[in-house]
Amino acid sequence: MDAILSLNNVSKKFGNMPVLKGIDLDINKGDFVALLGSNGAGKTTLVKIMSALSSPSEGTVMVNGNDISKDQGSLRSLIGVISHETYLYNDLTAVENLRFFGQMYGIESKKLEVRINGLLEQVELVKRADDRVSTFSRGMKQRLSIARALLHEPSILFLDEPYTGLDQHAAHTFEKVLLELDPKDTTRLMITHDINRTYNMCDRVIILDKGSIVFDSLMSEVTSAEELRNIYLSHVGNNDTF
Ligand SMILES: Nc1ncnc2c1ncn2[C@@H]1O[C@H](COP(=O)(O)OP(=O)(O)OP(=O)(O)O)[C@@H](O)[C@H]1O
Repeated sequence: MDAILSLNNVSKKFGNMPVLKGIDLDINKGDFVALLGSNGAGKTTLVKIMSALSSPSEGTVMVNGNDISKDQGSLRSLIGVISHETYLYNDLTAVENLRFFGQMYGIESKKLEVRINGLLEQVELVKRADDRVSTFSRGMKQRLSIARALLHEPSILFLDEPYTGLDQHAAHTFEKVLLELDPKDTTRLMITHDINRTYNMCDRVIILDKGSIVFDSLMSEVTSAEELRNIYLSHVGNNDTF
């Protein structure tokens, strides 16, 4: 078994409210997993727990066979997160932000400069490299946060609705970056409400409903985006995903 991420009986309560209920899940190395579910199903909470940004009320999360609660620091360096929260510093320029995060991850300085230049090119921000982030549009900030998340070449990349704020061109560019990541090196898990993208990009689909996994399948078992939409509707019973 080649599980890079393993959840055993993970539950989360906020006060008395159960948000995740006994989640058991193995994610294999190189998987590109889509996590679908309606608003409030618990997707972001699950991803925060898997990325060591939040602790479960019960259960364990293992990354590469190590308990995430015991060694958060070193395991975090294996993880990249792209979410609505950009984690960028407004008063620093694009390059200064990437340098800051690169140094935090202990990337050697020559390698870091090469990596920064390459990523700024990939997210098409070379011309704005020396501008402060406070002058960036939301889409530019999102593109820079993509570069930030990929800087240390994470083994697992969590994407929480990464297309939010991207125009069509930026979304296309991002899609290319995402699909060019070598599955040998990067396992990807993406929260999204976009059925077509899920069907076209991902190789496994998980549907979460009211804190439980209600569907989990290889995409090769699903014959079309239309079938996936029907599966989603039959489990979740509303149409907030398109
Ligand atoms: N810090 C918190 N304190 C209290 N309740 C919380 C907290 N974070 C999330 N919740 C609640 O947990 C439930 C699940 O939230 P979560 O953000 O995980 O859902 P989601 O599936 O990601 O939804 P969406 O698609 O809207 O982003 C919601 O009812 C939410 O209000």
